[in-house]
Parts: sequence; C-alpha cells; structure tokens
Amino acid sequence: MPDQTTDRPNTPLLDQINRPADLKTLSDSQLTQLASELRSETISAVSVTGGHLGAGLGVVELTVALHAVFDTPRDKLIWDVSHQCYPHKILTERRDRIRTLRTKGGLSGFTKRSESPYDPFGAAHSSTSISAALGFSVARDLGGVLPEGQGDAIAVIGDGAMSAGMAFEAMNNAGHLDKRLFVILNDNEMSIAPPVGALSSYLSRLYAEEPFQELKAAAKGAVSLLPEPFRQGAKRAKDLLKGIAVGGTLFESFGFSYLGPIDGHDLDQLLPVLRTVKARATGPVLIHVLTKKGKGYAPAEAARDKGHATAKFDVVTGEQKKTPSNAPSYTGVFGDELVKHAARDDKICAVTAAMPDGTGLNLFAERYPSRCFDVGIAEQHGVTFAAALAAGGMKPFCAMYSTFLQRGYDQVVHDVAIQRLPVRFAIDRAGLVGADGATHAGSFDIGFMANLPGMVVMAAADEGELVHMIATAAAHDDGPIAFRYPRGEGEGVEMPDVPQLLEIGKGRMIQTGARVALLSFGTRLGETRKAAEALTARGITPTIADARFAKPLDREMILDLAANHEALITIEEGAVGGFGSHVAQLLADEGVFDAGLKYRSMVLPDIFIDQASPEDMYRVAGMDAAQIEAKVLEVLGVASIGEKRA
Ligand SMILES: Cc1ncc(C[n+]2csc(CCOP(=O)(O)OP(=O)(O)O)c2C)c(N)n1
Ligand SMILES: CC(=O)[C@@H](O)[C@H](O)COP(=O)(O)O
Ligand SMILES: [Mg+2]
Repeated sequence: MPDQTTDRPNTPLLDQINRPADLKTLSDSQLTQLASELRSETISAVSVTGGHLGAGLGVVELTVALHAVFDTPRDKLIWDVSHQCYPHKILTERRDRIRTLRTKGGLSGFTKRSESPYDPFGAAHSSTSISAALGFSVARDLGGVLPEGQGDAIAVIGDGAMSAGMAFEAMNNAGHLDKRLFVILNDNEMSIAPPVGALSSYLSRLYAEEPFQELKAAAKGAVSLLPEPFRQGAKRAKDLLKGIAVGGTLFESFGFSYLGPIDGHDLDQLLPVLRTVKARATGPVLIHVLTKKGKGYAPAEAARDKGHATAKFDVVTGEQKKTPSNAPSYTGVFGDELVKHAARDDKICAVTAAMPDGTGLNLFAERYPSRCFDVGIAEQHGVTFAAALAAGGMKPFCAMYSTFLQRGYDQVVHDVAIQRLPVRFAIDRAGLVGADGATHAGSFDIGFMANLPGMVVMAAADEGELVHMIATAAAHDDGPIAFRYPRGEGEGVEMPDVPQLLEIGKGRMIQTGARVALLSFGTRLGETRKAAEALTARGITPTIADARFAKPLDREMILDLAANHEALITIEEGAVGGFGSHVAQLLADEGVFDAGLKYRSMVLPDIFIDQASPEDMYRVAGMDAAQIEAKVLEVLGVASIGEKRA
C-alpha cells in the first residue's frame, strides 16, 4: 500500500538496504519480500520521472538474485542496453536519487561508469554486454587491477538484444576462449515491439518443448540435479530437470553450457541456480531465464509495448501525463507520407531495425506488410539488406535513428555509397534527443554521411520541409540520399498540399537583410528566426537562408551570401565535421577568407552532453536563439546587452 502522506510505497525491508552487500544478510523469503518492495519503488519512481518501465519490472527478481548471489562491484554485472537498470540503481546506493532519473543533473537512465562503481560498463545501444563481460573476464585472468577488485563477469541480455550480430560475435569468441563468464538470457518474448526472426522462434521452441510447470516443480531440487561440471558430460541441465533428451542447444554449439529455461520471477529457482553456477562453473555458461516485461504492474503488462517507455503517470490508474502536442511529430509525418508514396509506387519499401513504432513505420507495416521489413536489432544487416533491395530494383527507405545508424556505418560506406545504390536513409532522432542523453544523441550523422562521395544529405527545417524531402528522396534514383529530422513535434507550419521535388543541392532564402547572413541547416531555423527578430529590434536585420543540403552544397547561394555580407554564420544540430566544415572548406577553396569574410560555425560542442530537456541541452551546446544573437553581436563587434549593462 502506498504511504498516503508521501505517495511513496511502504518499503520497510528495502529501507534497510543501503548496498548490495546488505542482501547477504537476508533469508531467501526476505529476498522475495525485498523484490516486491523493489518493484513498488521502481513503479513509484518512474511514475515521477517517466522512462523505461517495463524492462526494469521484468528483472526485479533477477536483480535481487544477482546482487544476493554475486559480490558487486567486485563481480562485474553488465546490463545490456541497460534500460532495465532502475531496480539495480535502487539497490546500488542510488535510491536517494532515483526520482531524478533522466533529468538534468540527475541519474542517467542507463548504466554509466562515471556514475557508480556498480556500473562497470556503460550501455544504451544494444548487444554489447557479452563482449564487455568477456573483456572483463580476460582482463581479470591477465591480472588487470581495479580498486574494487575483479571477480566474475555477468552479462544480462534480452531476447531482442540477443538477436544482434554483436551478441553472436561475442559468443563465438567466448566459446573459443573458454573463459568463466555468465550470460543471463532474459527472455520476455518482447523487444520494443514483438521480436521478429528465427532466433525468437527458436527461443520459443526451447521452452515450448519444456513443460514449464514440471520444471517449476523440480526447481527447488535443482541444485542437486544440475550437471557437474556444466561444461562436461552429455546431459544438459534441462535434460536432467525433465529427464528427456532434446538435443543440444544453439548456445552449446557456441561452447556455452546452457541452463534453463527457468522462471525469472521465482527466487526459489533463480537463487539455487545462480549459487550453483557461481560455485561450479569453469567456462562460459548461459542461463536462460523467462520473464514478463512489465511484470507486476497491470497497466504495463496490458500495454502494447509492455510499458517499454512511459511518460510520467498516475500509479493508481496507469494514465500517462503526456503534454498535449501542438504540431504533428516529425516521425508521424514521415510515417504518413511514406505510406502515401507507397500507395502510388509499389517499388517503395521500408526497413527498420526493431523500431517500427519509433520510426513511424508501423503504419507502413500495417498497410504494406510485404514491403515493410523489421530486421530486428540488426542495423548492419538492415543497411546491407536495403542496399541489395535497391540493387534489385526496389526503392528502399532505410529508417533508423541517427545514433543507431552509427552501428551500420561500414555498410553505408561499403555496400551503399561505393556501389552508388539508391538507398533512401530516413534519419530520425537527429540532433539532441533529451532524456536519453548522450548515448542517443544524433550528433554525428551529418559528418559521417556528408563525407561520403555521392551521398546526398538533407536536413528538414520543419515538418513541411520534411514532406518535400521524402518526395525528393523517393524520386532520387541516382545514388544514395539521406534526410534527417529530430525527435518530437514539428514547428506547427502549414503542411504543403502537394510535396515539392527539391532541386538537389539548392537551398532557399528565408529573408534578406544586411551585414550578417545566418545559414541554417535543419531545425535550428526556428531559433535562428527568433534570434533574427531580436537582432532586428536592435537595428541589425540579418539575412537568413535554409541550406536544405549539406551535400551537395549550394555553392552559388553560399558564395553569394559570403560576397554580400560582412559575416556568415552556419548553424546545425550536429558535431564539428558536418555542414559548417563543408562550408568552411568551400570558402577556403574559393579564397573567400582572403577577401576578409568573418565566418563562424555553430555546431555541437566537443563534449558529450548529459541528459536534460532538448532545450536545456541546446542551451548547454550554446545554440539557442539568445546564443545565436550573441554570436552575431560578437562577430560584428557589437556590444551585447549584458556588456552594455556592465
Ligand atoms: C543498436 C540498438 N538498436 C536499437 C536500440 C533500441 N532498443 C532499445 S531497447 C530495445 C529492445 C530490446 O529488447 P530486449 O533486449 O529483448 O530487452 P527488453 O526490453 O525486452 O527487456 C531496442 C530495439 C538500441 N538500444 N540499440
Ligand atoms: C532504450 C532505447 O534505446 C529506446 O527505448 C529509446 O530510449 C527510444 O527512444 P525514443 O523514445 O526516442 O523512441
Ligand atoms: Mg525482450
């Protein structure tokens, strides 16, 4: 029951836990009680902050069991993606700050080395945990020294994350090195969307073949039944538990001992199994644990995404407190527009890497299921697959978040760009994204796409522009093309009745002024306009242009702006090495600096910016309207308001 005075759950046992070592003093039945309190505390905390709820609720018992059995931080507990780490944070000396999750100055929503010694390896992109656990195991065996010591390495990886190539690369290597390490496969039959692909079917078969109830009944005696040692002997744990032979598992062929499936919500199963493997394992062991995403909170269990991510919510009703939107989201505009194009052109198809809802392709999948491909968490494969779809005469839109496209970069270079294949990259979550912080910021795509020969790179300044760019990309058959747009809602502009086909490499003038030209690439155009208004009030009316293209550049427009203004400032939501760098290169090559142009480039600073609201993050980056105004004043040598007052 919640404590009515504070709106917080009653957690008498949890209140006595300051660190994981305290769990060692609890009996198994107290650990079960602790898990229940930990679940209530997690729900309560996320109701205040919003964030990733379902995954954490699914691993509450697992978190308790792991901390009760292993000795963190000496043992290295590595959470894959780490969106399920909130219960872990509560148990590892961060409960006092748990209601600051994902906010400016607060706890990160992911594990983070700089935050706690209990987070030995940061994550937020998926499928890195087995590689990391293997690295720790090898470092330990080679005598690597850490202040907290080095014990076992344990990776907890979800069924979605397990489908990615990197997880298999790591297992391949781990089986070969034969190091003692533990992989907990947390199988909840969910990714963000229902998982897809052969591995998912394989895992379902694994436990469909096991009469789970029988296994549950046998589990209390599991310790004595476990094979010894795990790595040897023909019989598998599951064979022993059930008394029949069902053949080797995929994981065993990688050199892992396989144990499971076990009920990940039952501490009577988890504790003996973990204690035994800790005592006896010599090589790599995979423990297959079945859990429910959203477990123990009805609204999450009932939700389509099992409470994967939520806004702040009312704990009693589960109702989310979403801020009403004033404009369509960029993602929504992309999803709607692509469906319209697909209706007219049956060659248009779409690829997502496990993010059908996040990229807006869910609508496409509904309407044109045979032309929409969720490839799972497999950005590398997704890009190459799209390249071959293009080579095969289709018109693929490869829709990925900027940050996740990073994982498919060699494929962008090697399979798409070098072969000049017309893949259309819809790059969502471009720029700073807010609560997910630095790991999810789309900071680098302008740089890494625009430096590729033959790649066309566009950025939408608003949702209307996005409509034009989708149409332009659909029509562009001569090589690859990319368009980027941010997370969240658009500017509220009037939507075009008919999409325009943009001339490749041509920008547009927004307003003509004097002395200084502001050349924006992307959605900073809104802040640029605000800055221009403030400057106009001070008697300086800047010229504003929207570049639309970082590659190819609108040379004519840029050189014209340079020739007719005392100063030129470029503004983009990306790191150094992007649009501004290309403009600077052009200006240098054309000798414009020799003629005395004052040039400044406003880019994301050379730091990883921690989570906050996107507005706050852009302020930290020095890129809001007031900071654009200040930059203009500085470059023109005009005293700013602050300086005048001083
Ligand atoms: C490389 C990469 N691609 C996509 C994502 C987005 N993503 C975050 S969690 C998630 C689903 C993970 O599913 P699973 O591993 O089964 O964990 P669960 O949420 O079910 O606990 C996805 C696709 C990501 N974090 N990293
Ligand atoms: C953990 C993860 O990678 C995703 O859940 C991500 O947080 C989704 O971000 P959006 O909310 O922008 O879709
Ligand atoms: Mg899952």
